[in-house]
Amino acid sequence: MDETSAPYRAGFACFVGRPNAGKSTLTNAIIGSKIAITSNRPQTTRHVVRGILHRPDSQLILVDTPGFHRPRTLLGERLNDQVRQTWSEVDVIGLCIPADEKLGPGDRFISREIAGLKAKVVAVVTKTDLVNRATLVRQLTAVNEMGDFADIVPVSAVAGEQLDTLVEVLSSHLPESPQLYPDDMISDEPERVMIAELVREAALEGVREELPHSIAVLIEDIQDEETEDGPRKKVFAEIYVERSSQKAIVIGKGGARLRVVGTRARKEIAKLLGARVYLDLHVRVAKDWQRNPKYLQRLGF
Ligand SMILES: Nc1nc2c(ncn2[C@@H]2O[C@H](COP(=O)(O)OP(=O)(O)OP(=O)(O)O)[C@@H](O)[C@H]2O)c(=O)[nH]1
Repeated sequence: MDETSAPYRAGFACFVGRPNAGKSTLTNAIIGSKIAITSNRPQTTRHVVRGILHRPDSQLILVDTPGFHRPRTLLGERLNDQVRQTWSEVDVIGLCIPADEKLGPGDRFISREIAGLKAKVVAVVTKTDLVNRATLVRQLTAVNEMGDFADIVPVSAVAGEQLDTLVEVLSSHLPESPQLYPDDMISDEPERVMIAELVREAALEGVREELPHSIAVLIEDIQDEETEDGPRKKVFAEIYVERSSQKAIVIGKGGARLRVVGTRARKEIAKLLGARVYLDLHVRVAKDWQRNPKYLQRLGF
């Protein structure tokens, strides 16, 4: 094939799928940098995060969406609206289906929801490292029978298998277009959102069982300051919980846990910003923030 004549393609892609399908892990594995925050609890991805993948003949802009699910709270409804909005804007959708779980009503529901959009749909069978060949073949067959997909690609984000193939397939379904972002950009996610996610991840560490979805983080301010040891960033962050009992859990005895959270988050933020960081961390109770429009707006939903 004459490579010079291949048209340049650029556009947007996102992964969808029921909670825990492996969307965030896959995004990270493909982008090769820790952009979206993952955890083994469902519904941890709250913000739409973009990673940009540059190749000689294409630019694939990945948009990470929260899991689509039956809404139970106002937060749930807003998340679904965000997801639908994203779906209507992208060129390619990767429908993630775990290899190690039987197809269920959740997969069929999402599959139907995305069928009528302008986007091409590629079925991505994830976590292939967890199953043997026979199981994988059965799952691929079942997926093929479930819908009319532009392609079906089995991958393992953890084992790093088939990731290049997936990128190639996704890119092949992008429209012909000039490059949309500069070469050196891997994310246009606002810095504050990424920092907030790092703090939230640190705050959740070890207490996910107790506080599954009750923590939100807001970055109030980031200031540059000069110190005796040189310049540093001063980050003002607020951790929101829903009840004072949760506040006590986050803070820990005599503030011990919050200090650990702060240290852990500060290190990650310093890595992200490439700078020395001072983290000013406070915990606030915002009663039922998940159901309160005022808080949701403040927290960026
Ligand atoms: N063995 C294995 N585990 C994986 C793989 N991909 C993801 N996982 C695990 O599956 C769980 C869910 O992965 P996530 O990437 O957070 O899933 P998600 O679809 O983004 O989940 P939500 O944020 O809830 O929508 C985590 O515990 C991951 O470590 C994989 O390729 N192999």
